[in-house]
Amino acid sequence: MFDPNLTRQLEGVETPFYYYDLDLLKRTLETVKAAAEKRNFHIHYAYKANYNERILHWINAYGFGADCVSGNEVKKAIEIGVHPDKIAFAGVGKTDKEIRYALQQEIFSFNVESPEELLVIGELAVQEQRTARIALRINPNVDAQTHHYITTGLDENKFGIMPGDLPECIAVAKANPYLELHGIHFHIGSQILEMNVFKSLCIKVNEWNRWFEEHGIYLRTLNVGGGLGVDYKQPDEFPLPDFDAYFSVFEQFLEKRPNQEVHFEIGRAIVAQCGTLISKALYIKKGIKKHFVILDAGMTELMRPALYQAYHAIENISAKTGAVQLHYDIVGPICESSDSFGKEVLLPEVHRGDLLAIRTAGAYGEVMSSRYNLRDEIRHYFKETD
Ligand SMILES: Cc1ncc(COP(=O)(O)O)c(C=O)c1O
Ligand SMILES: N[C@@H](CCCC[NH3+])C(=O)O
Repeated sequence: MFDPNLTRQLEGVETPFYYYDLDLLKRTLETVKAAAEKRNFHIHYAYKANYNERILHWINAYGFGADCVSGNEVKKAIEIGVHPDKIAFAGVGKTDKEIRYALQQEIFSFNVESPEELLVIGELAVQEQRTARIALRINPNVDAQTHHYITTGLDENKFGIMPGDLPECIAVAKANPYLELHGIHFHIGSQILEMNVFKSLCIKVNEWNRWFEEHGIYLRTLNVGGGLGVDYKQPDEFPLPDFDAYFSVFEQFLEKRPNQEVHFEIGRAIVAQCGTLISKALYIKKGIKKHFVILDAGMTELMRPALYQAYHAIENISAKTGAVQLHYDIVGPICESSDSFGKEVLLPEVHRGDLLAIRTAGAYGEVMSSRYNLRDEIRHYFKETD
């Protein structure tokens, strides 16, 4: 539940806006850092989840590296002050321009997603006279048991190298002195809550680790990607994901060799709970079958419900205590029927002007917003006590 004092502070702020609780972000960062450090795990924060500069500033201040999926994300990480040897660059469609830029920055790793991409990186590395450090992203065919739109490690997904192509990749890497094959990379999907899924991933990583050894290649790094989920249903009860439980699966089941490093690319679990979309009720429309609350935020500000039927908890933070509870469909102003944040949501009676909080919106919220319908740029409000 939102603190009533906070609601009073927010009442004067122009809506809609993303509210970021930087105190919670810092608590989360402390927790991840402690859980990772005691196992000597390396964390790269996945920039795609949220690249708001104040958030990135803190993530960098806590010493995390960056996992990037575009040249601009690599550039952003450099600008924020992330050391290049903590920057990984993934993505199935890296352009020549992006590759050249990342080579010039001498980043930690290109996570390569196809044999052809490896050839191109090799050619560009020769031209730039820079070594490209390479991790091969393997598609392990592990079911992440999450929404099918955000699963990435199955045979039918476009991500990663098909196992049958690995011998060709090894040959390409061996033939080019500007390619340094240092590791393997996996990422099976996002919003994963079932820890057994990560155990299955470990088993696959072990198999591939052995396979490379059998082919005479010693890997320095194992990158197991990200994907840890958060509690969208109970953001107040569980504001922090259980990082200890997550890392302990890898500690227990990953058969890493003595000098191998284990890397993670965590996005959602770090930033989801610290963000809330605050919006104002413009109109209450009493339909024939249902009541609608029409907000001044829409799918343009938070696309997840329209795109994946994703659930976000919604609160009427202006409600008076003891107000009657009613069911509403919560919709936005955009000219699309999918512009909805929730159906049959039970809320204390909503009046024009009330503020509604759409919770757990810190990851894949602001970054996926658009200007469709020529909407305003999204605004922000930060809570930071120290
Ligand atoms: C390659 C890669 N690494 C890391 C992530 C971050 O995932 P998450 O936000 O689920 O931790 C993603 C997104 O799913 C990804 O595609
Ligand atoms: N955008 C997705 C997650 C995709 C993660 C990136 N591969 C979401 O909002 O849940």
